[in-house]
Formats: sequence, structure tokens, C-alpha cells
Amino acid sequence: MTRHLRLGVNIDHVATIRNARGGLHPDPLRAALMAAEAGADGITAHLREDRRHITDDDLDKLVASISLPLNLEMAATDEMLAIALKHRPHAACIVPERRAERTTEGGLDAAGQHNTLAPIIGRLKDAGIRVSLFIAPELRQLDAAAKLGAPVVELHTGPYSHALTDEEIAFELARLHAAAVHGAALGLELHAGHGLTFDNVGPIAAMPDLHELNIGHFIIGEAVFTGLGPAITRMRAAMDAARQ
Ligand SMILES: CC(=O)[C@@H](O)[C@H](O)COP(=O)(O)O
Ligand SMILES: NCC(=O)COP(=O)(O)O
Repeated sequence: MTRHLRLGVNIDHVATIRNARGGLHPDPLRAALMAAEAGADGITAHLREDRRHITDDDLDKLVASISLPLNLEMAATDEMLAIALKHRPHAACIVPERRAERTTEGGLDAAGQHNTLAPIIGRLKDAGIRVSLFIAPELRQLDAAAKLGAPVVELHTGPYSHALTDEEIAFELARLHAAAVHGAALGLELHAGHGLTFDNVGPIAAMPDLHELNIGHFIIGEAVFTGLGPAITRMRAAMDAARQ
């Protein structure tokens, strides 16, 4: 397997730490610039409706200052659509949001929300933004994404990352593998992410149909101990080793 598996570094949780004090430090833009130096292939940021981490000001600065492709994660709302169209990031990944959730709990219901998603996807694509849908690894969701004309899907690896027993892990990996194979057959570009760590990234990175992983929370947490650059370098190495 030779294809380079891109690593998108999600910098949301640099903003989470900053916002705990309400000041300016640590700055997610600085993290994005350091991620580029450390070999990241892209930057991911989720502008949540409640602005609990990344803010509009952060997004302005990222768009103005980074040279890596920006993947803006966004809810399927008119407000977020307007923001995406204003900034025209390289990619927009549509994610489900529930205000009270601690983190993104499930995948987008591409199958059940066709009529809501279709015009948003159309507007983003017309603006030249590469659209991705963050979905659970379910075949019907992949079929729905293809029907909606989304060129990319990101498979939600949260249930895999949080699985505790060998049986659960094997079950979740099998779902992800089947979804990746099915998505590739549909002509979708496949990404994956959520909850990935040094210890669990290997079996995901080894899936030949994947093009990109987006990883944030663990890398930012690990950066507390080792620094951001080394945490990214080590994640990159773990992905490359699995890809051999
Ligand atoms: C969709 C996704 O997986 C990321 O946006 C992640 O959710 C970021 O962290 P929070 O879920 O804490 O916003
Ligand atoms: N889309 C997933 C993402 O951006 C990162 O998720 P996590 O590594 O912060 O859990």
C-alpha cells in the first residue's frame, strides 16, 4: 500500500483550554502553524453553534494565515452555511450537533435528512468547497451520501475508539472496514476520525481505502506532555507504520 494517508490535525481543544480562562492563550492559530511545521497535511476546526471552542475570530485568523488546507466542520444550518460561503475553506465537513452533548455523539443522518442537506451541499459545492459528511459506518448512510452528491465522507470512529472488549473492537473495525470498501465502490473519498490515539490508530490507518484521518483531542492532550510537534510526529509515524 503506497498511498499517503493525510493527517488533518484538529485544533479545537487548544481553544477549549484557552476558553477555560477567557483570555488569548493558548492560541489555536499558533497550534495550526506548528502543526504545519510538524508535517500535518491539513487543519480541521469545528465552529460549533455554541462556540464552545473555536470562535468566529479564530476562523478569521485561520483563513487569513494558514497555508495548509482548512477543513471546517459545521452543522447543517443557515448560519454555518453563510460562514462557510464567506470564508470558502478548502473543505466543509457537515456534522450533527446537539447543544448539550459533550462531544459529537453520532453520525449525520444523511439518509433521513436528504431534503435538508441537499441544498446546503449544493451551495457549498457551487462555491468550490469540497463537501464531506461525517457519518456512522453504515452502508445506508454511505448510499445516502453518494445520492446527495457529497464527494467525501468521514467515518465516525468514536464507537471504535471507545470500545472496551476485544469483541467490541473487532465488531467496530469490521463495520468500518465494510463501510470503507462500500464507500470506495460508490466512488466516495473516505476519511475517518474521532477519538483516535497512538494506540488505536493502527488498524484504521491500515485500511487501504482511506485517504485522510482527522485527529485532535488526543494529540492536543498528548502535547501537554511532549509538545505539539512531537505528538504530531509520533501520530504520523504510527499511521505510516500501519500503512506499510
Ligand atoms: C466532529 C468531530 O469529531 C470533531 O469536531 C470533534 O467533535 C471536536 O471535538 P468536540 O466534539 O469536543 O467539539
Ligand atoms: N472529525 C474528527 C475530528 O476532527 C477529531 O476528533 P477528535 O480526535 O478530536 O476526537
